[in-house]
Amino acid sequence: MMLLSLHNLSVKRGRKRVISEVDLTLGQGEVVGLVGPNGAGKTTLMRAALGLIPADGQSSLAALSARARGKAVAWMPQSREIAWSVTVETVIRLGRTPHLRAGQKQRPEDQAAVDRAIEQMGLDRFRDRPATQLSGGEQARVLIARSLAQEAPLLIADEPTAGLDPAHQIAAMRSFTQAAAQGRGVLVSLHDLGLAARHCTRLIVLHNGKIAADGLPQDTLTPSIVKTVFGITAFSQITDKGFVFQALDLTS
Ligand SMILES: Nc1ncnc2c1ncn2[C@@H]1O[C@H](COP(=O)(O)OP(=O)(O)OP(=O)(O)O)[C@@H](O)[C@H]1O
Repeated sequence: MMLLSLHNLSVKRGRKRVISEVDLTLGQGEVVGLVGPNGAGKTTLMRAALGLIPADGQSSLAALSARARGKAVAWMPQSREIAWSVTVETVIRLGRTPHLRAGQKQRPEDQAAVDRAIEQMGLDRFRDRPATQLSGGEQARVLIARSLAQEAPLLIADEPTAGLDPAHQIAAMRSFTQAAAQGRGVLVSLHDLGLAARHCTRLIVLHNGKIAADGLPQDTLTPSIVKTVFGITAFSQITDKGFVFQALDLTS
């Protein structure tokens, strides 16, 4: 089943075209990494796919009503700061909102989803702490947990691993892999190409608002693509632990 389908999607910001004629589909079981240099259009593409900004062309999500969209997709935006002085558990519970009618109390299944997300992101000891009293990386983990608790068929996350330590970066990527194994799908923007190479089933390389490559990590992070798109050289190798990618130098 297709969870996201974009057809001929283009976005203008001011007079500049920042997304040009993007076609893509994402299905169950996929963890798709969206990579590209600063300004490539990753955030714009995700927001347009969600229907949060106007776009030309079609997005299967933008066509849905707000309520249907809340059930179809969990969205984790780039901003990390939690401004409300409520407990960590309360923030994560907000992920269940699309499943409840106005004023309806949380059901046992909602609490179970919240507990699963808390466990996945290793947040049990923070459960009752005011979210404003956590470090930046801890707050980021709370927001990942909130989007996991939503248990939507599709998760779209904008740089969810930024600011996380290595163990929590891996834990976050594993939680996406686990969601995919349960038949869900994930679209995640990442700057860490090593993490993307290792944990994504597929990568989409965005360059100047266009898809420069779409495929397996080892087929997309090729020397010529990383040179033209990112302006770097890299070491990469398929190992018994999977595809390993390490950026090395700037191309001169
Ligand atoms: N409101 C706006 N008005 C004009 N230009 C914009 C606006 N928002 C974004 N842009 C431009 O659109 C381009 C794509 O921005 P976007 O935030 O989607 O990139 P990104 O790939 O997510 O970058 P980063 O890796 O830095 O987060 C950039 O060149 C940016 O300057």
